[in-house]
Amino acid sequence: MELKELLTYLVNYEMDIQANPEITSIEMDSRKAGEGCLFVCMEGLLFDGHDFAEAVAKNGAAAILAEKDIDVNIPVIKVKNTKKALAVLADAFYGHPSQKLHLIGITGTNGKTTTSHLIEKVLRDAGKSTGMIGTIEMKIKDQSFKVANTTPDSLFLQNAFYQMTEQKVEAAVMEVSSHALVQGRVWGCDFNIAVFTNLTQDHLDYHKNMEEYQYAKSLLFSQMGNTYNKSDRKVAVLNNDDPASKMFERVTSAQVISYGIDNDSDVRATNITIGSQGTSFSLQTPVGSRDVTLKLIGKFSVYNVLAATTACLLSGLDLDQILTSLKDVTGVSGRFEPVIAGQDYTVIVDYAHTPDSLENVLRTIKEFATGKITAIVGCGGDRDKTKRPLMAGIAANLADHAIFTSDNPRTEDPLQILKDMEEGVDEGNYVTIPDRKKAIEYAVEQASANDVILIAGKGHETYQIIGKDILDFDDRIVAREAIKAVKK
Ligand SMILES: CC(=O)N[C@H]1[C@@H](OP(=O)(O)OP(=O)(O)OC[C@H]2O[C@@H](n3ccc(=O)[nH]c3=O)[C@H](O)[C@@H]2O)O[C@H](CO)[C@@H](O)[C@@H]1O[C@H](C)C(=O)N[C@@H](C)C(=O)N[C@H](CCC(=O)O)C(=O)O
Ligand SMILES: Nc1ncnc2c1ncn2[C@@H]1O[C@H](COP(=O)(O)OP(=O)(O)OP(=O)(O)O)[C@@H](O)[C@H]1O
Ligand SMILES: N[C@H](CCC[C@H](N)C(=O)O)C(=O)O
Ligand SMILES: [Mg+2]
Repeated sequence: MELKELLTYLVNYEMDIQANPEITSIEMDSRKAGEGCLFVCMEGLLFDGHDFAEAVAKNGAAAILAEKDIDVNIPVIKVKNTKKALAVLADAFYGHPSQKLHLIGITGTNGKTTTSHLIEKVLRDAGKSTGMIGTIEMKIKDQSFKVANTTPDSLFLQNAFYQMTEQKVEAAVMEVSSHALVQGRVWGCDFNIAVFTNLTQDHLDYHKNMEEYQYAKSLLFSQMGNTYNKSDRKVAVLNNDDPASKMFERVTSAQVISYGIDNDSDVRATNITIGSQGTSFSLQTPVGSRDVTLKLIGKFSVYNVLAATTACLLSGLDLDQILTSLKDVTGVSGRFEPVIAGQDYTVIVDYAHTPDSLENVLRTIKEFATGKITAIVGCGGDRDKTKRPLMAGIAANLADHAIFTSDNPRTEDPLQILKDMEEGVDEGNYVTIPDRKKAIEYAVEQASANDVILIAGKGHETYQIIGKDILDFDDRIVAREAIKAVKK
């Protein structure tokens, strides 16, 4: 695309050298900026993209988009906000790809990954070609790609949508994190359906307080378009049992459909029975009622299923088809995932890394456990410190034995993180074993028949971040090996 054509999408800019080079790509990372690109300078927390402008110009970049004056011999386009300009230009450069997709965005503190996987499965079973972007991976049909963030930046996203449209993907489902909403990573995404799971404490290191965190989540609903064409309608799917939904309803011009358990809702589950092998309930929807039995466990899973069912109904699928697809889902990688190695007790690996998710998972286990419950819990470094004592308190109160250990300490001192956790618990109510492998081995050595061991926090992760090192670590493998070692 020619630079001047691309710039017609911006309403306000200054340009020093009047030239019209062909722009062959847009880049925001100097390490990827080659010949013919438009390099967008972004000021981040760790780096300032403007500092790399000279180097990328020398490397053959065609033009630079910046907020500051830059002295180079290629055109510099100056704008007030490069982040906003990047979102606008990436969307234009790739031909507005999200408008060509049926795009479903999911936000909320917990349940985003699970709900998006449920939706993707149902859509695929119904014969739709799908794309998915989230914590575990990005998928285009059957192909899987690594992602650095749960919700990638606008440039990555628009490129991903473009690749999806090239491969004839019809529907894409993506997690939308609060960081992404604040940082404008999803500016330019034309969501057809936006789903809210729930809002409880997390990320207060970044958002500072719950009001700001809720405001961040609301941005998904306030940025939905307001076209009311049947083929391109916008719908907000809100959890009626979560008070934040009232605010989201106020800020959106989209139509709203509610789901819930405790409060009367458009899509509702009642008479819920939770067992160790599955969950059953009565489902009411605007298109009929059904008795549902699932292999997924816990009340929180019912919420995810209600959200997924609603999004799929709005995507034009048949209720019975949706429920048939959901019936055989056993779970999502690292979410309430059992480790089975011939032992006579239960070991569950779960991604609970917030107070609310930990509480939900432990309460669910208590509903079916007949033996003692051990919770192995840690908290991530360089993340919300205020959730540490809360998570420790929940583990100590709800489990029979709490073992505090390291999650991903990142650049923090692991022992200090554990001390922060211990603040939330009375002495003697727990043991602390900083080495995660040793903590898991200890729990397995102590286990008796019918006990349940919950290994929380890292779920699908196959690494542990200690300092700047990313070391191989998979709770499921470590647990399996520990079980086998004890049996020998
Ligand atoms: C705190 C935070 O959110 N940071 C995000 C932010 O990075 P940043 O602003 O610090 O960027 P930076 O690294 O300083 O770089 C600034 C600019 O210089 C450029 N640069 C940098 C180095 C270089 O050599 N050359 C160069 O051109 C960079 O490409 C960038 O354009 O923008 C980046 C691009 O979008 C993100 O990848 C990055 O996420 C970091 C890795 C991160 O850990 N984020 C977490 C907190 C996060 O976003 N988590 C949520 C999930 C949360 C949940 O559980 O709900 C997520 O969506 O992943
Ligand atoms: N609807 C829910 N409500 C509360 N807790 C949930 C819910 N769904 C899942 N959980 C718990 O939260 C954990 C994380 O679930 P999931 O990965 O689906 O959430 P997420 O929102 O994608 O998290 P992240 O912000 O890390 O991407 C699960 O392992 C489970 O313990
Ligand atoms: N998306 C979350 C994941 C946390 C997972 C947990 N294992 C940790 O490292 O804290 C975050 O980046 O805060
Ligand atoms: Mg996720």
